[in-house]
Amino acid sequence: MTENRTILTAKNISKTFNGKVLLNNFNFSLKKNEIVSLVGASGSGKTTFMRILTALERADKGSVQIDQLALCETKENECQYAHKKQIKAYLQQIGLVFQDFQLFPHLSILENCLEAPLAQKLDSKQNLIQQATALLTQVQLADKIHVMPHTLSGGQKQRVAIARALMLNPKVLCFDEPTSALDQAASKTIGILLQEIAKTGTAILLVTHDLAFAEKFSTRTIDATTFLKKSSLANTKDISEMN
Ligand SMILES: Nc1ncnc2c1ncn2[C@@H]1O[C@H](COP(=O)(O)OP(=O)(O)OP(=O)(O)O)[C@@H](O)[C@H]1O
Repeated sequence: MTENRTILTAKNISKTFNGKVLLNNFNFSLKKNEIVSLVGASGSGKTTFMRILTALERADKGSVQIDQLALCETKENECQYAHKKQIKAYLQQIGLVFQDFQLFPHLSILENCLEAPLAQKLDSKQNLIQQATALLTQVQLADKIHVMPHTLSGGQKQRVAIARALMLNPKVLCFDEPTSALDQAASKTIGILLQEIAKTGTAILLVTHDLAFAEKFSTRTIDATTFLKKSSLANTKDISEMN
């Protein structure tokens, strides 16, 4: 079952670096079950936009919210960020999987998955171990739970990073170049996994140079040229129609 409910909304986002306008009143929304790919020229601001959504970068103007929880809003023509506590609550709704995975090298795969939810006291250790084991099984790493990250292939590390992000039950999951370190077979495995995750309700946003991957696995593709003009929600496919 897919829903048409919007989870994330970014309105009139503008961002300039050193006099170069990257985003100009850019409008974007992400619905439940969607997989949206941001594609386009190098340096056009794709990663910057994703970093704005994940609060790693500040917008100059605009508003961003997940459901009713605002990260920033335009008030009196200024972009005002929410207070620390609200930003923390916002960030619990959105996960980011980095291009280089950023696994903790000194922790086992299971410990990598447990670190953040234990620190945030999301549940008892026993329940979190159960959840991590289920997720690592879903990403086909049940036999690797106790190994260290350096013993894994790029595709396996990517799947650990995905399981780790899912431990926080995010409504939105962002990926920066999810296939850049992977061969074709591993990319396909990740694409299928992203579709499975999207079907469970998590909305997915990815930045990619891999146009074939974007075409095959996304429900919608946005070219970064639209960052400089107000965008529409054209070219949307329903995930339930995809194989
Ligand atoms: N913190 C920063 N300070 C100054 N300039 C920055 C900063 N972050 C990004 N930029 C510049 O903004 C532009 C857009 O960068 P960004 O990484 O968002 O592009 P991109 O579309 O993701 O590129 P690529 O496809 O090569 O990853 C680049 O010219 C980059 O140098």
